[in-house]
Amino acid sequence: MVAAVAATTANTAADVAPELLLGVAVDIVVRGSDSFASSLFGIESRFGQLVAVAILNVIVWVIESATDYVAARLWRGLSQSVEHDLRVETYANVQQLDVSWHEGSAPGRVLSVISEDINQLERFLDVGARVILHTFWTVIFVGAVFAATSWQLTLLAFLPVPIIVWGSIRFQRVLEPLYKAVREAAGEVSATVSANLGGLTTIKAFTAEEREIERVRGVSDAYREANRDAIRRSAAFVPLIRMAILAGFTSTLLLGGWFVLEGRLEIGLYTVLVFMTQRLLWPLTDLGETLDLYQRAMASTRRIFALMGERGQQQPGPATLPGPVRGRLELRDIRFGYADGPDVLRGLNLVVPAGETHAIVGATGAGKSSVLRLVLRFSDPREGSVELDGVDVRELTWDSLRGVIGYVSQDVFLFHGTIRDNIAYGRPDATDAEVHEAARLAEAARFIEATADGYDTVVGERGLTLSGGQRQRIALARAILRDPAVLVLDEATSAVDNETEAAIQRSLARVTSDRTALIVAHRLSTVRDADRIWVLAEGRVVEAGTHDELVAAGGLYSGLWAVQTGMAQAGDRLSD
Ligand SMILES: Nc1ncnc2c1ncn2[C@@H]1O[C@H](COP(=O)(O)OP(=O)(O)OP(=O)(O)O)[C@@H](O)[C@H]1O
Repeated sequence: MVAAVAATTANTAADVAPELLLGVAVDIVVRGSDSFASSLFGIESRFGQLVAVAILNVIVWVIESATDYVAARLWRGLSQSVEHDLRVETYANVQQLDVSWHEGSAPGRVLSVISEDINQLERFLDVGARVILHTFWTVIFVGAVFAATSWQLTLLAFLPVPIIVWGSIRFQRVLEPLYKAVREAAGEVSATVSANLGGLTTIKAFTAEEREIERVRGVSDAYREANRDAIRRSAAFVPLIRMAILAGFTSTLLLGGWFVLEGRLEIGLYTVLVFMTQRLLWPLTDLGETLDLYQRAMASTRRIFALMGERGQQQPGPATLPGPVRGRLELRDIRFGYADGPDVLRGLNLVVPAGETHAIVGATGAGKSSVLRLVLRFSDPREGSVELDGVDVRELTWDSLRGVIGYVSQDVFLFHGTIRDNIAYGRPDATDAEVHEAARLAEAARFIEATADGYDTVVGERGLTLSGGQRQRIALARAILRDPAVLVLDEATSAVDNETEAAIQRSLARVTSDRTALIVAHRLSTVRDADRIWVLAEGRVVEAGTHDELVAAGGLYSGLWAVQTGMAQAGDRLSD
C-alpha cells in the first residue's frame, strides 16, 4: 500500500511536469536570454535552452511511464490480494456457520457475495483508489504552482473545487441506497438461477421451462431496473461537474490574459496556468465515475462484512472425552423444533448403551432424522440434553464429538473426485488397502470394481452418476473408514431390491458388531436384529424393545411390521 501510494505520487508529479516545461519553452521563445531556462541551465543560445528543456521532457516522460507501470502493478497486486484474502475469510466464516443458518439462506445469495461483491470491491481498489489519489495529488501540485504565481488566479481556478466536493458528497448520499438495492437485486438473480440449476430435472419433468425463464426474466428485470435508477442519477453528475469546470477555466483564461496584457504576468506562466487549469479540473470529472465505483464497492463491502460478521449460534465446547470413546448415547427429556416452528420432538428420552445397535422407526415426519441431527449437534434442543459417554455434547469440541461419529445422511453428497477420494474423505491418508476393505465392508466393492476405472472412476459433479443405493454404500464405506466409535445412519429409502436389501443387512451386521450404532430405518427388516428398536410418534417414544417383543406387544410397531411384510408378500406375488 505504501509503495503503491508512493508510485502514484511520483507518477502524478511527473504527469504535471510537462505543462511546466511547456511554459518554460514558451518563455524561452518569447524572452530569449532573459528566460527562466537561461538562468536555470546557464545556457545562452535559445536553441540550446530548448534542447535542454526537450531532454528534461524526455526524462520526465520516462519517469512518468515507469511510475505508471509500477503503480499499476502495485495497485493491481494489492487489490488482488485483498480480494483473495476476503474471499477465503468470507468462505471460512460461512463454512463455520450452523447447519440451520445455511438451511435458512439461499446458497446463490451467499455465492453472489463471495464472487460478485468481492469482485466489485476489487474493481474499486484496482482503478478507483488510484484515480482518487492521482486527483488528490494533482490538486496539491497544481495548487502549489498557482499559489506561487498569483492569489487571484489561485482563487479563480480553485473556485469549482468546493462545488465539486459538495456535489460529490450529495451524490454519494443519493446513490448509496440505490446501489444497495442494485446489490440485493443481483443477489436475487444468483439465488434464483442457482436454485433453478439445482432443480433442473424437476423443471424439465414438469415442462416448466417457460415459467422458469419468466421467473429469471423477472428477477433480472428487477436488477436492470435497480441499475437503471442508479445510472440515471449517477450520469447527471459528470455534466454538472463540467459546468463548474467551465466556470473555473473561463475565469482563468480571461483574468490571466488580462494580467498578461497589463504586464503583470509572464506569457510563459500564463500558458502554464491555462493548461494547469485543465490539468486540475479534468481529472475531477473522473471523480464522478470513481465515486460511482466507490458507491458500488461500498454497497458490496457492506454485504461482505455482514456475511463475515455472521456468527453461528452453536459454538463448540472446550471439553474432550477422556480415554477411548465408548460411544454411549443418551437423549434426555428432549424438546426440539426448527427455527420458530412448533416442537418436533416433545419430551423424548432414548439411551443407546455403548456397543449396542439401536434403531429408530416411525411414520414419515415423526422426527427420526431430527434425533440424529441432535446427536451430531447440527442443532441444539430447546430443552433437555444429548450426552455422549455421559458428557453433554454442548461441552465437547467439534473434533471430540463429530470426530468420533461416522455419519451417513439420507441424501448422500459425493464430492467431485474419484470414488477413492470420496471414500477416504474423512481420512485422506488412508492406504488403498484400507479403502478397499471399507468398500468391501460396506458391500460397495463389487459395483465399484465393475465401473470403468474402478476406484479411480470420477463421481460427483461432472462425474459418473451413481444410483441412490450405490451412493449410500459409498457413504457407508466413507463412515467405516473413519473407524468411528459411533455410527449414525439415516436410511435413505424403503424401496430397494431384495439383493441390495440383503447386502445392506450383511454390511450392517459386520460394521455394527464392534461399535455403537443408531440407525433410522424405513425398512423394518433391516433392523430386525437390532438390540433395541425405538418407535417414534408425534415427537415421543411410544414403544421400545426388541423386534420380537414389539411384534408380540401388538402395538404401533406390529402394525407397521404387518403392513411391510404384507407389502413384501404382495410384491413377491407380483414378481412371480
Ligand atoms: N431443516 C428443517 N427445517 C424445518 N423443519 C424441518 C427440518 N427438517 C425437518 N423438519 C420438520 O421436522 C419434522 C420431523 O422431520 P424429520 O426429518 O425428523 O422426520 P423423519 O421422521 O426423519 O421423516 P422421514 O421418515 O420422512 O425421513 C417434520 O415435520 C419436518 O417438516
